[in-house]
Amino acid sequence: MAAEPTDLDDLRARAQRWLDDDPDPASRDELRAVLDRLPDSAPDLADRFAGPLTFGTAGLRGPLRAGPNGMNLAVVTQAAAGLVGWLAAEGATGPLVIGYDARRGSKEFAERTAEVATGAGRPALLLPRPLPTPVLAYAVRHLDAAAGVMVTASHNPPEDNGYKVYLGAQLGGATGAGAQIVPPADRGIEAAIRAVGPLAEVPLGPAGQVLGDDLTVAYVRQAAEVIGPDGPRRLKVAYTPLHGVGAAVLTAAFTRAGFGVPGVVPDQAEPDGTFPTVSFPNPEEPGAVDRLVALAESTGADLAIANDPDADRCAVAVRDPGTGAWRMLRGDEVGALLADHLMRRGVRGLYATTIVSSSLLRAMCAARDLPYDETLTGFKWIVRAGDGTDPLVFGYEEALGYCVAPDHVRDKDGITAALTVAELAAGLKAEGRTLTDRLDELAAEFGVHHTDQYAVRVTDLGLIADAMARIRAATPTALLGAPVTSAQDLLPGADVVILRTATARVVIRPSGTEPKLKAYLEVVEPVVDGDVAAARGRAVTSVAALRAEVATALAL
Ligand SMILES: O=P([O-])(O)O[C@H]1O[C@H](COP(=O)(O)O)[C@@H](O)[C@H](O)[C@H]1O
Ligand SMILES: [Mg+2]
Repeated sequence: MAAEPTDLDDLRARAQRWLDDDPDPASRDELRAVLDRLPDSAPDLADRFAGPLTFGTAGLRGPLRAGPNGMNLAVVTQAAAGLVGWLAAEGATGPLVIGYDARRGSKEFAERTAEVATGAGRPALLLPRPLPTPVLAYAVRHLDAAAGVMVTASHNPPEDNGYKVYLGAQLGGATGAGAQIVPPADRGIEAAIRAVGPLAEVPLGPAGQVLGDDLTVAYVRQAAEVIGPDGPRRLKVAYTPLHGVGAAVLTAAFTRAGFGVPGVVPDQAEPDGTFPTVSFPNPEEPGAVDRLVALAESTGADLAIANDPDADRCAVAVRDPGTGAWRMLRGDEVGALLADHLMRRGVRGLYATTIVSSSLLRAMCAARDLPYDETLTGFKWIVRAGDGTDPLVFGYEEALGYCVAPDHVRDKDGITAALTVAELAAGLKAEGRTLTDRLDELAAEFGVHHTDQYAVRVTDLGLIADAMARIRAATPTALLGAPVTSAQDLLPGADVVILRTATARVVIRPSGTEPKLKAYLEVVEPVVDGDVAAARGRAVTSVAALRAEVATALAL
């Protein structure tokens, strides 16, 4: 819709005020060019000023562009000033530790964050080069920092960037030390960001201290110790960091733990923020792991592993014993395998996942008499699972995120997850078995828990709100021909709708990191007469039908 003249005048005035305050000549030019194209550029301008970025599932995230609703030097300066002001007001002492990935703008945003911190009198420690998000999360705990910032947009398209914020032990408390922020801290920091005055008056200090390699060395040493010291290590692994920052640290951790050097997809090995060989650098997206699978195939690998570009997620592909083709395991499958592995190793304590993940972990914990909890989406919630009675020992989410060592890194960690999957696969291989055999065992014991995700990417966020409204106004009363036995709406706490039948479950929510609506599907199919393959077949058919029904209901 075209903006009315008065709206347009107002928008123009706001844009001009922002432009005058913007410290970066490049984004000033960018905004000036948009203003010069008014009124044609009104929709673009309105979107850039639709509101400030807010802390979503995993920090601030948005397109690299000028204006308050984008990632740029002005927004980062404001965010950093708000954060350090809030830390001081809350009485947190100690350094701010800052990491960055290899995207466009990341290093500059990290350095600016350091300058704002030192300008406010707080020491700033900068990671020495683009490194995985879990290394930053580790550093926050390990260096007893007041807080941490990771400049990354993870798996988002190349045009995006983002800002993840972590708190140290002083403000994060026992479960939140080194974890990403949750309410009320996030809202408090947002309020402090909004209260930042003219950017020209934000004092900038020196660039901060660049940390040495000892931090990464310590991370790698402790990562390698997450797995048992002397299990089998004979395993051939193909790996890709998807043009992100994972390769060096993952390779170091694998060799330190006694594995051979993984084969790395050559043209995806080095950090490159333009992600030239993939359309989306997200291992969840179709096609993203094609080159990895080709490498695994040509080298006769036992296992294929991908990290997302900031290496906090871990995707695993295996050869399907039936078809011989490589298949990506779902996050829920890897989550169940890792949990089962830890349980067999005798790790007792709280196991946790999210409401959008499979219900298999709940069933495993019930059968094995272990405490279990589930939280809202995002690792910021998972690491705070439970009521404090039992310490968290394992957390995972269906979006390929796993935390196998919550005292090492209080966030998901694609490096330690990869190591633990490799430990499991090598142990099974030594017995002449595979990860899929273990999945079959779990299915035989608990039934096939088949999950899938139906996700729709939009350009107009209003379409997502409309679809959520539609599902609330006309909630399906039956799915797969069975009555919906419970329909839960988690508003106002969370924008989530959960539908259940006797054997199926659908959770619908907007993504907090991308312009996507997501529906998480699960069907539980009992295994009859030990025939896992037949049960899998039925589950696959049911989930496909469920997907079609949900797509129709959402009408996106
Ligand atoms: O970007 P990453 O790898 O940190 O991953 C982030 O996004 C994922 C998807 O979230 P959403 O469904 O809201 O888009 C979350 O599951 C994850 O906890 C969060 O850290
Ligand atoms: Mg990530």
